[in-house]
Amino acid sequence: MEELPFLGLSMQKKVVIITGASSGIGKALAEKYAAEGWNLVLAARREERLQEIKTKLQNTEILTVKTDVTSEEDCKNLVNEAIKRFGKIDVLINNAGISMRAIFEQLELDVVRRVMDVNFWGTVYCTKYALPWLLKTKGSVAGIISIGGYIGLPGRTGYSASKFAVRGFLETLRVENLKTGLHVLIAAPGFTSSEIRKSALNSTGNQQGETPRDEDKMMSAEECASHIYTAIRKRKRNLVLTFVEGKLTVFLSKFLPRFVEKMSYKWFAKEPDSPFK
Ligand SMILES: NC(=O)c1ccc[n+]([C@@H]2O[C@H](COP(=O)([O-])OP(=O)(O)OC[C@H]3O[C@@H](n4cnc5c(N)ncnc54)[C@H](O)[C@@H]3O)[C@@H](O)[C@H]2O)c1
Repeated sequence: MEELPFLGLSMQKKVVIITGASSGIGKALAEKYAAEGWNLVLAARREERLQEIKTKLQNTEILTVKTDVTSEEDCKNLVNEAIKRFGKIDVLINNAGISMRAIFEQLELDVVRRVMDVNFWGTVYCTKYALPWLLKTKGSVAGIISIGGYIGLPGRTGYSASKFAVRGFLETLRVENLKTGLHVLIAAPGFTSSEIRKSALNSTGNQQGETPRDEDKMMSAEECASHIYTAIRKRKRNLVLTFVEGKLTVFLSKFLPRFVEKMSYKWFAKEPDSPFK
């Protein structure tokens, strides 16, 4: 840690923990925070991917911690390792997530459990262990939810439920911390090019292996990460990305819920593997 001893001021770089940093939005967030001069703690299950990212990013200190966010022990260890190395945490981004595609009637219940374990419990575990440290720095905790955390997306019961749950959890955490200085961001990207649709689980819990949408027409993970970075820096409460997919849908769902349901049904019926024809 560098110090200006005569002022007693710490020049220490800020520290961010990013879960699910091995691909997509998490990887792009790592690149963005590194470019802005932060120290990084990158968490994911695929350690070799984290090492590749670490090798490419210069001028910053990076700690990689192999972490399965469905394991409470792993999440506790992630925070402990971050503190051992950097002594503080300024931002925690709960980004790790998985999706699913299958109608509920055909869905094995274990798929819902697996999605909840990663998206909801992963967020709860990491937040629980990082919170005492975030309170010391009056830092930020962010959850990457989805438009599916505001409206029910057909074929995604488990996914939407997990993102609604994360939103409820973080909104409550925000109220509890009204006077502590903790900042809570709930970020809902629209369609963003990444691995999420390919690795989404099918009705029996196997990965789909392909995306039903044209990933090239989506927002890039880098653009999405840049919006999230700015929202955290400005200590925004909510970020809903893209106007039509996001802001308008969320707004209309409050006032014209039936219209949004029909729109969402029609929209998802266009996917090649959609059961809604
Ligand atoms: N891409 C989109 O269109 C989109 C839209 C809205 C929200 N999101 C959300 O953004 C977040 C990032 O997803 P992405 O689109 O970059 O997809 P992605 O699949 O590229 O990245 C997800 C990351 O989470 C990691 N992960 C999954 N299970 C994990 C576990 N048990 N422990 C640790 N890490 C785990 C994956 O390995 C991967 O690195 C997710 O929470 C997702 O729900 C994505």
